[in-house]
Amino acid sequence: MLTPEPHTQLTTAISTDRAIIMGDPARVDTIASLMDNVQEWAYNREYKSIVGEYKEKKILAMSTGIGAPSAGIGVEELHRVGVHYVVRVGSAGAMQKGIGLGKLIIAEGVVREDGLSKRYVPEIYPAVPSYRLMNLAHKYAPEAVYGIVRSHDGFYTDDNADDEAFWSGKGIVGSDMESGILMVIGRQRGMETLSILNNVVLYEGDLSAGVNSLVSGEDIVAQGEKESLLAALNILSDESLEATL
Ligand SMILES: O=P(O)(O)O[C@H]1O[C@H](CO)[C@@H](O)[C@H]1O
Ligand SMILES: O=c1cc[nH]c(=O)[nH]1
Repeated sequence: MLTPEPHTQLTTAISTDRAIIMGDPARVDTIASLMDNVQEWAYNREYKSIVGEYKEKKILAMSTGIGAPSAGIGVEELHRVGVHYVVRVGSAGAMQKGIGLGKLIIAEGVVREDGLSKRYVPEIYPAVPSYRLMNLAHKYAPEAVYGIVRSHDGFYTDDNADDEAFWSGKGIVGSDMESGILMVIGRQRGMETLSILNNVVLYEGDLSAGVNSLVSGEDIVAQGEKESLLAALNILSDESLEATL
């Protein structure tokens, strides 16, 4: 009997080296509808997981909740059960004018404004995706906005608007909360990672309205979510990715 990882309840019996992670457990149900032979794996705390197939490749999908601490635990436990390739499919707020709702934003690097990743490596260490997965992103999502994103720890700090204006001025294209920790832990553990984000808030737009539009499944952001999930599934089932198990 294999001992499950304490938070995700995963074991090596998932028998796959590739995973798609997302903040919201509801998104796991959405990706399940795009996959074949889906098996529910576990639902403990914020970690809901399924194993299914896409183009005959076995892929795990798992939610990690909001923020770096819970995402970091999820990524570490993925590593412990043999996962090598991890693609995050998240939502984001645009940091530049002209990036429309439902537009995909793919992180070429991440400004690490979270707390946890600094406990792994100093802030001058870059958070960057896998070159191989990035090449596949260009194959399957050529119209996405590619650029540096920012991963932060919260929305409601007193200086949030100033912080966003500062990073927008530096050319950052979008904000999320987990891409930075994914890439930092991934590099430390020898995993290959990528982050694909669906824009749900226009730059300087209303955060509550944007995030609520995702919750209520409004067409334009639901379409962006579906595109982001299909891009991740196509990337992880691409024949060029070597099996590592
Ligand atoms: O939609 P998910 O993947 O949760 O991603 C974004 O949405 C949450 C905030 O609303 C944060 O987790 C942020 O990174
Ligand atoms: O503005 C936003 C929207 C979603 N997620 C974020 O981190 N920021």
